[in-house]
Amino acid sequence: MTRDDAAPLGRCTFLGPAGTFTEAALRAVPGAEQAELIPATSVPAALAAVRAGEADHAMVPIENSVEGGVSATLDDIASGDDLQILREELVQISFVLVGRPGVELADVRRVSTHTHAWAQVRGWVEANLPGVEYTPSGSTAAAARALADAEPGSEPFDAAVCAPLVAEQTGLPVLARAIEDVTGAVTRFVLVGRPGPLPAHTGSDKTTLTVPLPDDHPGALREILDQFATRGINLSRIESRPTGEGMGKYFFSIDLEGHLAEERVAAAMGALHRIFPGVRFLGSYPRAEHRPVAVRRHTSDDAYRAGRAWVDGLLAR
Ligand SMILES: O=C(O)C(=O)Cc1ccccc1
Repeated sequence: MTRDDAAPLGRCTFLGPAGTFTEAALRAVPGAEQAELIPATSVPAALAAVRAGEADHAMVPIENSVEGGVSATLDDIASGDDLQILREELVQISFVLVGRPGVELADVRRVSTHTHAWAQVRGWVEANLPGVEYTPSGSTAAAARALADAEPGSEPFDAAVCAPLVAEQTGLPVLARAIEDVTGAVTRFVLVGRPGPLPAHTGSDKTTLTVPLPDDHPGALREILDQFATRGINLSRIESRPTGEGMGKYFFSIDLEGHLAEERVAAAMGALHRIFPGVRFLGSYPRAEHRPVAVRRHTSDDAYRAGRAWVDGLLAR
């Protein structure tokens, strides 16, 4: 069974509050206008709401073209009750610096924003605000709203790094625009639900999985990679993350090009499960770029079926 593309989003939670890049990603999903949007204060809180059935879906950031994987998301979806990625969205990221009313750029001593935003403006900050004090916040919009909602004179910091939209929504003065160190940076967001039917195979799909590394398995990484290499499967992301269960305990978080409904992907997943029973399937879903996945002739579905038919014929002699 495949998931109905027009299935309603229902109650949809996201890394909030209003005005985050995550909200922009969610609003890009068809049907978002009909959904009930529920802001969450963190990625784990958003995913917990889906696991508990308080929300039907969650939109969360997963990967950044400058900073790499978003650990809060990669780690949370890798443990606890299974979740399933249904779709991805790419959002172009540009940051502004907003200040508390009356502050000038030259007076800014304390800045707050999300850690991923901070990492993307460090060069600009060093050049323009050397020695500034940084306070991490739950999201870019949370930092700006803390500034906007504070009693005048008792703001927790002088400025926040956020999306241009939040500057408009809060009316906070913009002290600098386009302060990102890398222009054209993109963040990838994923729409997550509870396990269910997979989105239909489109020919331009991605599959996400995690594989915990057993302690007593020399060559484990090589064996994981072999499963993909021999079946002509391209990986678009592979990261090792600590499991949190002790020094040296790691899992791999992997995105591969292809859909579980394709023979070569199903065969690779089945083989991984034989070798590493802790492998976790986190979803097959259409790629945001819609670039078709290149499949070499000998690893196509037709080639797999022909190979099996040949063996079946031998056995039936
Ligand atoms: O804080 C936000 O607005 C988010 O949605 C997370 C984030 C932060 C920085 C870049 C991309 C996403």
